[in-house]
Amino acid sequence: MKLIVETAGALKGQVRVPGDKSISHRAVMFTSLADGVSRVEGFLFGADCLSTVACMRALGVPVDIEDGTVIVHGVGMHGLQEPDDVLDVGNSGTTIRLLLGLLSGQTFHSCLTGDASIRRRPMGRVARPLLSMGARIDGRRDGDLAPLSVRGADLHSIKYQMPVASAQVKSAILLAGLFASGVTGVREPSPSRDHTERMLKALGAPISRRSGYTEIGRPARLKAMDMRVPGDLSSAAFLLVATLIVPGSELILEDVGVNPTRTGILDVLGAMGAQFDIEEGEPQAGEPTARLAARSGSLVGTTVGGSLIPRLIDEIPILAVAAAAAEGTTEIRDARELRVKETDRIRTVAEELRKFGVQVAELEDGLIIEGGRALKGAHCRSHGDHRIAMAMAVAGLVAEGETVVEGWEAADVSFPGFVDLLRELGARVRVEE
Ligand SMILES: O=C(O)C1=C[C@@H](OP(=O)(O)O)[C@@H](O)[C@H](O)C1
Ligand SMILES: C=C(OP(=O)(O)O)C(=O)O
Repeated sequence: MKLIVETAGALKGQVRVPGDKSISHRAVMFTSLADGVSRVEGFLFGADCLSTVACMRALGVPVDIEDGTVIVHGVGMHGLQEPDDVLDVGNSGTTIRLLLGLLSGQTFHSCLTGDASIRRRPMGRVARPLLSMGARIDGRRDGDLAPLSVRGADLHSIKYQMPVASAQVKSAILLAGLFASGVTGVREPSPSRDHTERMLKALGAPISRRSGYTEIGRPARLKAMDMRVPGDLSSAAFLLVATLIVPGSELILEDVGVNPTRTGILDVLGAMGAQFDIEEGEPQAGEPTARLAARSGSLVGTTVGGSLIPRLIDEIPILAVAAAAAEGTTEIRDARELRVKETDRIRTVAEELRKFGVQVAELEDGLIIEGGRALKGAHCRSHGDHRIAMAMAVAGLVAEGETVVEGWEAADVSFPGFVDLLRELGARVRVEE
């Protein structure tokens, strides 16, 4: 499928973006281990989170979907069952890495695989600490690549210093810690998203945190809980940047998750001169939320690096589009993690933005983008990466002439309904076979 984007007039409206992807995965996975029924509202029905639902069902957890509510019939800490086929995570790194942690401490055997992108992404970063807890994991390239096989094992606790700030690695170890003897500890080099810690605590797991160090013990049980997943700030970022760069635009986004480990994009857009207001809302599922109001205005280039990077890692493709529309140079550094996402996002962002006539230098750990030149319509490719697809669609809104994004179906991984929302705001976009 391809998306056709025409140059946009002012975008205006008030919308809610779909539920947070990270929180949706965790809601289904963690409540599966609880005693009793949990109802999850605001769940993201994107391909990645549906892969998590399919995997939990294959592990013997009854999961019903009724009128947009996901109902998880928790099987308890020791109720998962051996799946009778390979678990397929599709395109979802979060699913495979968190499941690796969860499955390491079971009594049965399981196999995990995913699409071509997943089978290229490094799993050793999760497997290595799990192996040191006694897990029995193997896979291609000495256990670094899926398909991966996990044999049940008796785990023991470790104290682990993470070499990279990764919420997926941290979460996998904490989940294994739920099944390990002793107290498992994880130290991060800089704060990554903490949805796992918040949710496990809410479910009653013995977890404690102080300045970058998290400890977890083995709970007797987790309690079921109803929750509402807030809107995904990573999805909101596409609409926010569209509003900021399309002249005359005004947007209100209701009910967006603003966990401080995720709000780096708001800090950076603010530093670039973005006009927006943040009005605090009711916390949901132990997560802060807000109403964001944004309007278009001129942006200036900036420098991004260090501990900000984990707080906006998934927003860098759309930040690069904001940088292309800003006056002056934007430099993004310390973001080598982008090389191991759904695509090598340093390379794919550079390759696709250049098609709009933007000057982009690719660094080993980031990008230098020269902003301020008029963009020309381009024929882009998603490379099968949802965030590249949507970032280029937004670039197309300010480009002169038509833009085409090939491989548009990738957008469904995290943001089903993106095209409908853009249309509701007044953009002229259409999908063609
Ligand atoms: O834990 C999570 O839900 C995620 C963590 C991040 O990955 P890393 O842990 O690899 O940084 C992020 O890029 C991904 O989209 C979701
Ligand atoms: C990197 C991402 O997700 P995952 O690692 O779960 O595939 C993302 O959503 O940008």
